[in-house]
Amino acid sequence: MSAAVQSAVLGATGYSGYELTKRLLAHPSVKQPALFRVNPDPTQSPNLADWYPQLSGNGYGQLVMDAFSWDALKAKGTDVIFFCTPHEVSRELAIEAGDRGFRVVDLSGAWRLKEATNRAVYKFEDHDPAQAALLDQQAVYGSPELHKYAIEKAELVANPGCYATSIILALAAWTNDGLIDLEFGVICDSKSGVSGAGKAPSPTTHFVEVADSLSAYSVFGHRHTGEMLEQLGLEASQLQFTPHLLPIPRGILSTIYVRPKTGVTAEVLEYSLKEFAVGKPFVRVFAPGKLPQIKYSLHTNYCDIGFQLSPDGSRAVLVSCLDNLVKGAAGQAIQNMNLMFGFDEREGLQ
Ligand SMILES: NC(=O)C1=CN([C@@H]2O[C@H](COP(=O)(O)OP(=O)(O)OC[C@H]3O[C@@H](n4cnc5c(N)ncnc54)[C@H](OP(=O)(O)O)[C@@H]3O)[C@@H](O)[C@H]2O)C=CC1
Ligand SMILES: CC(=O)N[C@@H](CCC(=O)OP(=O)(O)O)C(=O)O
Repeated sequence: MSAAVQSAVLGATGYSGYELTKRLLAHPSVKQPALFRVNPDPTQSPNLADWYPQLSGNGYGQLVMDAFSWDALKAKGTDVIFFCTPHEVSRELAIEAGDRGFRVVDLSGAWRLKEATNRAVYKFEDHDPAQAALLDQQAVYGSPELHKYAIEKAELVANPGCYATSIILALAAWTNDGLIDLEFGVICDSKSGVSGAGKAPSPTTHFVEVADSLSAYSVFGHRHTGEMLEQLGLEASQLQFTPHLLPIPRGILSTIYVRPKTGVTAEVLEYSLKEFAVGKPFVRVFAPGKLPQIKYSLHTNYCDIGFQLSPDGSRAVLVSCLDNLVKGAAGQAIQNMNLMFGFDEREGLQ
């Protein structure tokens, strides 16, 4: 598509919505995004630049958030809506958006899972279960590295979870190439900055609880586990995922422990990762022995991957890093939009 695309953002006041809006404003092939809030509080400024003064200046003018309505979206000539909203809100609105012919990139977990058993963790109460079930199957998991061609044609793209992205991109090469002995299981240990929990502080995420500490949570029950299993084609018994809350604002580091099959060498493992990264501009594979750190990918759309093999070849440790608000949310969403509208995958992201 050569004409500039009109995007709309619902949830721009949140962390991922802000990161998305900032990038859409600078994107060379899209018009200034239309911004909406559901039931805006009249005592609060409708100008997003008053919420995020980082957005003031730059010739953008007032970044007015209008009250959300389907008519207002249509009046703006919207081609694609980004939902940066809680799962339950996205679950409801995406169905209506589809009925009205809008293409959607949903940043929530509402549409990521194909298996009902994995989706159960969300406890969705669908008004029209049959229609929701249909959309569950039509939605495309928005990992450009895995589903590029389906994303290009998709009406509803389910942007992946941040932890899930860091694990799936690190493991996909080795699981696809059959290099891991799955009988021994795969252990995924991730650490995330606190912005992953959104802008509203909770008793477990406010400053005093998080600062100078490190804690594990959602052991045996984190909702991203289903995404990892479905996208990597693994059984629940083969993967253990444990997230941790790190006292920094943003960034994820995942450490993944696997047993390579007998005879698999470091050269084979490295070749597999490098082959996987070919044609994937946001996957960076590090040289042998060099491991990613959170600071290398902060504020970028990269997922960095590195590994080390034990001297006897019996254990390999993968390390991946990304920015949860960029490759883990807003950046990946823009990458998906680029594919949906025929732009270079990298536009607006470098
Ligand atoms: N933070 C992260 O690292 C990641 C987040 N995500 C997902 O992206 C989505 C947004 O997350 P995040 O930016 O962190 O969240 P925030 O809590 O920072 O922001 C939530 C946004 O949703 C809006 N909102 C809240 N309730 C409603 C409602 N009932 N109807 C309409 N809008 C509502 C808020 O608007 P208002 O200000 O008007 O209340 C706000 O703009 C979530 O689904 C999250 O799971 C995905 C990957 C990573
Ligand atoms: C640190 C933190 O709390 N992280 C979030 C995951 C953020 C994410 O990817 O969001 P989705 O909710 O869209 O899956 C969590 O564990 O719930």
